[in-house]
Amino acid sequence: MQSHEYYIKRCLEIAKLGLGTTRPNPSVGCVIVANNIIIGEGFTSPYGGPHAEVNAINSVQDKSLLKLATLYVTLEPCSHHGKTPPCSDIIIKHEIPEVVIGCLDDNPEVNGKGIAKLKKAGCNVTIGILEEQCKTHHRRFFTFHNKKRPYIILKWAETSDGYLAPKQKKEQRPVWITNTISRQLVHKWRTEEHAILVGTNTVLEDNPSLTARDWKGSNPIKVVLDRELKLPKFVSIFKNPDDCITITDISNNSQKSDNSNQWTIHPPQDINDSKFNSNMVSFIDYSKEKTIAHQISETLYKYKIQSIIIEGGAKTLQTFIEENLWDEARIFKGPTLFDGGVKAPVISKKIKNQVLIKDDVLTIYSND
Ligand SMILES: NC(=O)C1=CN([C@@H]2O[C@H](COP(=O)(O)OP(=O)(O)OC[C@H]3O[C@@H](n4cnc5c(N)ncnc54)[C@H](OP(=O)(O)O)[C@@H]3O)[C@@H](O)[C@H]2O)C=CC1
Ligand SMILES: Nc1c(N[C@@H]2O[C@H](COP(=O)(O)O)[C@@H](O)[C@H]2O)[nH]c(=O)[nH]c1=O
Ligand SMILES: [Zn+2]
Repeated sequence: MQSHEYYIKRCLEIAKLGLGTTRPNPSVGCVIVANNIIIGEGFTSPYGGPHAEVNAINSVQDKSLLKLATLYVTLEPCSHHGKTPPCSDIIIKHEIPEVVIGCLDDNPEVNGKGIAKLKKAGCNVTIGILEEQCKTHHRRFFTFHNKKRPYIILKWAETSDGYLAPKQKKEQRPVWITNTISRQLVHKWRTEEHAILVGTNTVLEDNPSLTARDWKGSNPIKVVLDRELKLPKFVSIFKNPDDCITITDISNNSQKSDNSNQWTIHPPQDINDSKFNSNMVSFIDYSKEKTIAHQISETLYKYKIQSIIIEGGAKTLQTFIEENLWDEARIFKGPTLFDGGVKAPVISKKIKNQVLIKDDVLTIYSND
């Protein structure tokens, strides 16, 4: 007989399959076991579709087995009517006698209520199996709801001698430091996050696309800092204007923006998550030093952005590091030497993980 941990581990594995597709819902994983055999599995469908528990129950061929089964799930089953009926009701309806949960859902609409419902119906509930791993898996969802800001990932690539870019560049495109495998991994990461952010100089000097073109999945919403609204309309990030937010200085009033005929001003409160329909501009007060990262984060929260990967440049990354407003840093070190140029930021935290990707070293830091 396998342990509870074994099956929650499997839940976590399949929960990863939904990452980046389920927002604003968390990507939950669920496994149903009867007679020591997995008889059903499911993860959260794209927003609006069935939750993990329902997909797992639907995948069971012989439904009569549910009456003697254990349902394993990374997050407490929901108890409220959202786009779909409550999962706890469906579990009760199928008379599943035992439920094992990774971690509780802090969402005030759910918190403890799903469990209370199950227990009231006579279901045997176990909570907190691989709790930390489940919380880590659901970290974007928890950060958004508990800290009222997106989960923030810093990412950059530096040379062996610690530079992001060389002194001089001949073309308006990135000078690659990392190998193609590392770069493909970055595209996978881009599919997992809600948004991606870069600073003004990065757009001017690299003309990045910021898409996930080398991985299957959706592109993140692009966010760009443009204090003076000086970025030209023809740069790649504005090719598809439906998915771009520009953050500028409060002094750039709407008159200037209207004159440039480039922007449509939408205050964040008018926007809902799925309705990014043109280049949008948001304002922060750049004169308030040491609060810029916080102001950006507040703006993104208003747009309901759950997570963001910040891909440079040095000044932008440094802003978030100095304000200590980040959760995770993913730093590549490639074998190249630039012997001068744009210095990479420095992070002094404990290393969480380090892996070799051919000749690149990827180091992950966590800001706990
Ligand atoms: N190797 C890598 O992973 C990466 C390398 N790069 C390289 O880095 C270089 C660009 O880096 P960098 O020059 O640091 O530029 P950034 O891309 O960080 O852009 C900096 C600009 O953004 C605005 N800005 C950002 N933060 C603040 C702040 N706290 N206060 C005020 N303004 C802010 C300012 O615009 P304004 O001047 O209008 O006020 C500033 O000049 C490029 O050469 C690019 O190739 C870029 C990304 C990743
Ligand atoms: N040079 C460098 C990176 N540079 C980052 O990638 C951006 C380009 O994105 P895209 O145009 O979508 O390919 C660029 O502007 C900068 O933010 N990234 C890396 O993983 N490795 C590298 O060596
Ligand atoms: Zn549910």
